[in-house]
Amino acid sequence: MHSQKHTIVSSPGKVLLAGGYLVLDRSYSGLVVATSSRFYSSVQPLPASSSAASISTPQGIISVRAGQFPSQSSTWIYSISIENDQLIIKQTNQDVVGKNKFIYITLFQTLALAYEKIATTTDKKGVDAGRELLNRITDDGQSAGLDLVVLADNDFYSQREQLSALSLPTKIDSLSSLQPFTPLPRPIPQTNKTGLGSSAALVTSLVASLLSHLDIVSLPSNPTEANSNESLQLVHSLAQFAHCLAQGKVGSGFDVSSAVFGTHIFKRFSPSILTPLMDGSLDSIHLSSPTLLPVLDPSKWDQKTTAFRLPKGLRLILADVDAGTDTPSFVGKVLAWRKNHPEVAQKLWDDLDKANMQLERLLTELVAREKDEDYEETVGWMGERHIEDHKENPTAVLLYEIRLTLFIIRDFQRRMSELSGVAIEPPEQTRLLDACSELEGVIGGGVPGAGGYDALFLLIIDTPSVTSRVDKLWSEWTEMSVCPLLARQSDGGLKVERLSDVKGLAEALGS
Ligand SMILES: Nc1ncnc2c1ncn2[C@@H]1O[C@H](COP(=O)(O)OP(=O)(O)OP(=O)(O)O)[C@@H](O)[C@H]1O
Ligand SMILES: C[C@@](O)(CCOP(=O)(O)O)CC(=O)O
Repeated sequence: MHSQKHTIVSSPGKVLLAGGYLVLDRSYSGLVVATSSRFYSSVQPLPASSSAASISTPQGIISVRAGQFPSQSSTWIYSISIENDQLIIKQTNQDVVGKNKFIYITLFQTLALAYEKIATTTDKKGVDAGRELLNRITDDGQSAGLDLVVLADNDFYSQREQLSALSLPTKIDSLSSLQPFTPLPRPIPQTNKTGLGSSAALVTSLVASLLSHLDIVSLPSNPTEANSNESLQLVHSLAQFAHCLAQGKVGSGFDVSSAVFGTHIFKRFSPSILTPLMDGSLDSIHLSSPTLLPVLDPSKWDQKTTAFRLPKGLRLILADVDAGTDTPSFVGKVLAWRKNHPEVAQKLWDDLDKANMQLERLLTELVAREKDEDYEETVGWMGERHIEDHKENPTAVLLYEIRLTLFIIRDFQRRMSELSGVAIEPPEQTRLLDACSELEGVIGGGVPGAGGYDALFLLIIDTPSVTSRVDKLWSEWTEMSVCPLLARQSDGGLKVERLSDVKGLAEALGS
């Protein structure tokens, strides 16, 4: 009998509300909010009769398909075999589909870590532990290997073309009428992303689903255990490592951190932790003493994730902006300017950090007000009013102060733009954000993460009339094309899913 084990893990997308650039430095923290839009990785046994399995006769096959993309150009097949004291992972169809660096590196490092875990926690050592890993991949020879499918919620990729093909306007209601995991016509490199962090959510959900399917970790079913859970911590350090390696640089890692832990106040890990691993071989895995575990052991990691969430009754709303201008990589330029102007930069970084932390404090104070008798009523009432005009009670005052702080953060970001010559909040975005901030029920907004022309966030009172005012302004905006995303804030991080609980997933997987 074939085992029908099916593991599905999802990871949320991210929005860095405050702390762009600052979070690259461990002296500063940022506010990262996870989104309701998620990235799913599904792992099942690969039937011996499948076409992927017939390609050659290695000891195991792992097939990874990007489910919503054209399958001929978006399925990467890898053979896994043991030769002497090495585990060899080779892509068998590179000449047809090319490489997917993020998938290959994640697979390679996850199998390397799985091997090390088996070799250190069971009685199997060396090549025997490698054989045990292969047995787990092939379900003791009953299957050809593993069949992985990755699927992202529609928000991760621009849906402009899909809406226009259906003659639908770029509005929130139109997005809800698109089928889940809408098929996209072109391969991934020719598809526009929206900035939710597809690669971090992909890598994180892949690492977690594979480690869980191979019985290397046991993921918590209760998300409240998340921060202290040893398995999640290990998924986190491995996903950070694989993501850095695939990106070719060590970023702050806030995207992977929120893909694992959800919304939080983020302080990065020391980049030097990963130095010993960054030049390792990506050809084969030596079936000998562990090299990853000593570095990825959660006790060696110093990132900090502090609990934080947005207050009830508020909604984070996002837009994908298309200004016809590519946002080039800003990080190098901003950091070079900081290095060349240490004194001015220090003051600006400290002032901006003060404003960022003030935003965190005010939002947390508003969370504490949720139990006030008049909280819900005040918040709802403010949805029909200009936030700056009302200071009737502590809740209204807090909303006003949050608005002021969002404006102060934007002022500092524009100063950063002017001084460094990098368009973090370009004038086109200033005009759009200012217009949105004039609407009743809009608290304020900003450019997330590194900024630029590509995206925008607003904090609004969560009522249908505020959302529809924003939706209308965006759809009528002419200076840039503004397309809403469906996502809202969500607290949760990595999640083990049941197939029947995720709308459209069974259909997208063809099960
Ligand atoms: N659905 C997918 N299936 C397989 N690989 C994917 C998928 N989505 C993204 N990727 C991988 O992630 C890479 C994009 O990563 P990159 O770091 O350039 O973008 P990103 O910063 O994650 O983008 P964004 O934040 O806009 O989503 C792709 O080239 C591909 O290798
Ligand atoms: C500029 C930076 O601080 C944030 C980049 O955020 P985003 O990818 O634009 O969402 C870089 C980083 O933290 O890795």
